[in-house]
Amino acid sequence: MHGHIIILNGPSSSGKSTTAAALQDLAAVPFWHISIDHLRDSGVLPNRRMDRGDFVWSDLRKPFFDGFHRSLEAYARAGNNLIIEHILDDPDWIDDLKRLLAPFDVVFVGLHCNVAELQRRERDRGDRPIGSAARDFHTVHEGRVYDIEIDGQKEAARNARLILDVWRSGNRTSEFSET
Ligand SMILES: Nc1ncnc2c1ncn2[C@@H]1O[C@H](COP(=O)(O)OP(=O)(O)OP(=O)(O)O)[C@@H](O)[C@H]1O
Repeated sequence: MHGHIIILNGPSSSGKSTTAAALQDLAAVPFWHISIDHLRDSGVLPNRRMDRGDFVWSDLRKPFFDGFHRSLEAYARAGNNLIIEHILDDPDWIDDLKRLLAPFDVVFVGLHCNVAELQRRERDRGDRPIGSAARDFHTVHEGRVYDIEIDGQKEAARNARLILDVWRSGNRTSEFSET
């Protein structure tokens, strides 16, 4: 079984990485877990130069995300199953992903969490800009049509089982299945 894709869309701190890890632990086939956090934290971007002000993120942002989205298609086309975590807060990104991932089976998952809990997690983690979770909360699910919506305050293994049930069922009702 190749090129299967699960997209987890939700605010910062809603539990995407935690859910992705639970999915990897439970799925019957191997899935990659892909996040832009991995690129950022691995030193792909010239962060030190950006911190010094030599380069401006707003100039790099569009080609960065274009390349990221195309890489997902390339990974899937090569036969890899992907769990993609994303914060789909730019209207162009959802269209890009629908176009690029049209050949593949996509399960689109909305991850919800109440705003007070998001803010608590953000404070506790201390590694995310304060306020980003609340900002995402108000925009990230706007207009989205999912295969399944889950509660990021419930146990991650339970949520992973619910997502895998949908994946195995083959029933697809999200906006990705309309293309
Ligand atoms: N189901 C859960 N119950 C309790 N705490 C959770 C749960 N899921 C995640 N958390 C906690 O919330 C914090 C954020 O989780 P996680 O990194 O999975 O979120 P994320 O959506 O991937 O965040 P980001 O988009 O900022 O990378 C972590 O400290 C994690 O331990």
